[in-house]
Amino acid sequence: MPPTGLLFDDALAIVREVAASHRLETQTLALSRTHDRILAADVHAPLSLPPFDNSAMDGFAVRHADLRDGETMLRLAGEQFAGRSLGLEVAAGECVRITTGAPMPAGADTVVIKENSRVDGDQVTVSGNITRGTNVRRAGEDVAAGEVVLHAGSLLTPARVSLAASMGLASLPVVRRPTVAVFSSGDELVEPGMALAPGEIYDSNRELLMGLLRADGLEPTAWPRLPDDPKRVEIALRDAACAFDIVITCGAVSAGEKDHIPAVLAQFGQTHFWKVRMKPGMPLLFGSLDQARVLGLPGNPVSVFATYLSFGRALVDALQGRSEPRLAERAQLVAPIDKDHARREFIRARVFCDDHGVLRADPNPATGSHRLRAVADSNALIVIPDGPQRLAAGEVVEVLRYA
Ligand SMILES: Nc1nc2c(c(=O)[nH]1)N[C@H]1C(S)=C(S)[C@@H](COP(=O)(O)OP(=O)(O)OC[C@H]3O[C@@H](n4cnc5c(N)ncnc54)[C@H](O)[C@@H]3O)O[C@H]1N2
Ligand code: MOO
Repeated sequence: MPPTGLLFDDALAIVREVAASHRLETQTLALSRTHDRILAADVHAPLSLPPFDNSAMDGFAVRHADLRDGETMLRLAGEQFAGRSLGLEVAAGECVRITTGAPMPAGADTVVIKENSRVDGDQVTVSGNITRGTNVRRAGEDVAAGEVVLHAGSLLTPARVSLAASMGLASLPVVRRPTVAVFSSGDELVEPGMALAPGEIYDSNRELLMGLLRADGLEPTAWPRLPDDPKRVEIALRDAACAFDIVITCGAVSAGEKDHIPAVLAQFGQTHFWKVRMKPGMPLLFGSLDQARVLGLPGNPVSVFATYLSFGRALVDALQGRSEPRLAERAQLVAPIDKDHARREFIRARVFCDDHGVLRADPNPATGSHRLRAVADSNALIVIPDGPQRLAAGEVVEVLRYA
């Protein structure tokens, strides 16, 4: 028997552990293709930033020791614009015209802005009372050469990719993104656009899962829907499992006579766990089949949501070796929530920022894991901890925002 009826945290730990032992390989990609990837190795700064002392403003590079109270007249000894250093030197009583980003000429230690100067031929009169070093950006004040600036396991945000570019790096080692096959399952499902026969419903989970996966930067492949036929379920899942890193199914994992997915996994692969003490999402199934990790999500649309946001994301992150945690958000409850059961519960809610800058979560009164409209009207799931809970309005709870 596979482990069953697990505590939410124990199940999550298994997903992370199994995924970590199947971490995807590293690939070195051109910088422009590394956005939103997970960095595979620490990056040491190949140079300091800024690489040289330079001016923060347009004006005149001067020697601070020359400046008098009020006005000072200096001789213009040359011009250094942003670009190659001309190797100029500022002697006593001299200045050099300089632009923002231009290297500081030797001898100069301060920049007087253009607005505080008058130029007459090669005579420059500067004014203002400034301290030594004003308007000079120092070499290495942002990054010192050799230090670790980007850490393995972190997400490559635009700012981090830009930081790599500023150090001259043309490529970075990143972890390959998992490929994902998505299945919906059940004879009752019909493609939107087709006519419904009595008893049939439209397949809504496929779009839900495809959208959630794409929002997480993946390029999922939707497979044809699984019929309630054990042989065809087996063939389709085994096919997908030898070609994809993750196989996500929804539906057919509970106790019904047509719930064939757990048996296929048990017979041809390995079941890491089946059934988690959570609501909704209790029949969640996790296993390995051929080269894939298989996540069998329950069919109710809200269960798909709760299980993907918690377990699906954890799987995707751990396969890529992401060690930087996602931002854990918390909000104040607008209304009380009572829970008598022991399972961790996920409640749809609208999270908003009130006039005092406080994040608040307004629970949606809809219960029932089939009610998709309440998901669409909401933008987050409130996470209610394990065990019976009496949460008063104003209490702070964890929220998983999805919109
Ligand atoms: N006797 C028991 N019955 C049920 C149990 C149980 O433990 N014992 N668990 C219940 C819970 S909780 C859930 S959740 C559901 C999950 O069952 P399955 O994962 O096997 O899912 P299905 O039965 O296939 O579907 C459930 C529900 O969702 C609808 N569905 C499925 N796929 C889609 C789709 N792609 N788009 C839209 N709607 C979908 C399906 O028609 C069902 O209404 O089982 C309970 N039963
Ligand atoms: O746990 Mo089932 O996932 O409520 O609806």
